[in-house]
Amino acid sequence: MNAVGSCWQPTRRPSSAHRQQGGAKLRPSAAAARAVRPARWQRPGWHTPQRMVNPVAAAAAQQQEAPPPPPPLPAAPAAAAAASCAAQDADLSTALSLANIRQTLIRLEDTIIFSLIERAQFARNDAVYQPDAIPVPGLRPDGRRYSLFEYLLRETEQVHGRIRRYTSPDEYAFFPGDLPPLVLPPITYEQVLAPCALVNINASIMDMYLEHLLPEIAAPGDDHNYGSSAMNDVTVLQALSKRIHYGMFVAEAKFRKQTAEYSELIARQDADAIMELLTDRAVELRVIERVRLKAATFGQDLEVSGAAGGANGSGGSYKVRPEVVAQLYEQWVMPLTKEVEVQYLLRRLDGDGGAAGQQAQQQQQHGGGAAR
Ligand SMILES: C=C(O[C@@H]1C=C(C(=O)O)C=C[C@H]1O)C(=O)O
Repeated sequence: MNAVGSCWQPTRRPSSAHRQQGGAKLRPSAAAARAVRPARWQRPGWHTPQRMVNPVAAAAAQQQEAPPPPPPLPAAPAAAAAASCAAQDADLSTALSLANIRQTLIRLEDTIIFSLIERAQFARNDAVYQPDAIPVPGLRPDGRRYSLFEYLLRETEQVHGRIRRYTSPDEYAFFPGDLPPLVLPPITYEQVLAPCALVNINASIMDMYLEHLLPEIAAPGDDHNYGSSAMNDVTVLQALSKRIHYGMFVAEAKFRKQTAEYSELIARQDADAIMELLTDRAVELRVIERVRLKAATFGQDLEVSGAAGGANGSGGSYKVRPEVVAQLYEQWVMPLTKEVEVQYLLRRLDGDGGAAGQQAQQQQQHGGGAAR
């Protein structure tokens, strides 16, 4: 049985994260945490693995903005367990509602667009991406030097990995094989995704960014702002990676809604038909128009343009042209998200769908190879 639908039970056994080498986690809202954990399990300690609600559940609960319920009165153990199961089932079903997942994707649009605007203030600075142009400590396993950009991305993952970032099921490292040991006690997440949540397409995201997106958003030339450029590259890439890998949660929600249809296509391993079934062109068109409008709104240089330019990018002066953002979504972000969805769904019926899923995912994230 797929553990997604089963009740979470508190446990004191060491979590799978003990076996991993890395990992920051979005903080679940207090309301979300209350919804899934009895109060006595809420205090983290070094010797008690922390149980946390999946970030998707936390985001869904935050979006609902309901005032936190009063703490429950003590109940008989069986009744308390049943109430806890019911609360968790409700929480997971809210978390896996497509509407809630799409709200998270919409929020991530803001993060992506703002990060692009930040990077766009600096020149392209090609030296940042050339392995020997700026000497940085350390060598890749193949003996070549890291570029400054690779160095900063990897070092950022080292720090964030120590505080559990990559144990979270919605965070994927670009250098998953190099993640360090945790300095925070490990967390065991609720099982939302199936064991096939092993998809990591960060290598493709990095290629897309360096080859297509960066040349569009940064002016050619060298302004010597190497550190700032690389810092902003890291922010853009992390935001894109999170958005695109969210495709696994989208896929899980869609699978649950149309289990019979997807199961048949999965049995045939028909990737094209799965792609067709999961594609919602009306939603895609709305996404493209919305990001175009957001880029026009967030990125308009009011001092230069004076009166507002058109949202199609033809009018005023923009820090990042709205058309570039629209194209980014149409040509890259949505196709890569759907690629993640298809890859996940093709393997959705493998294994038992239970605890092994996230363990496997976390082990892969902390035991695989560098993205490039
Ligand atoms: C993410 C979804 O799946 C697909 C991918 C989309 C996207 O990446 O924004 C939008 C619509 C679908 O074609 C969804 O249905 O919301």
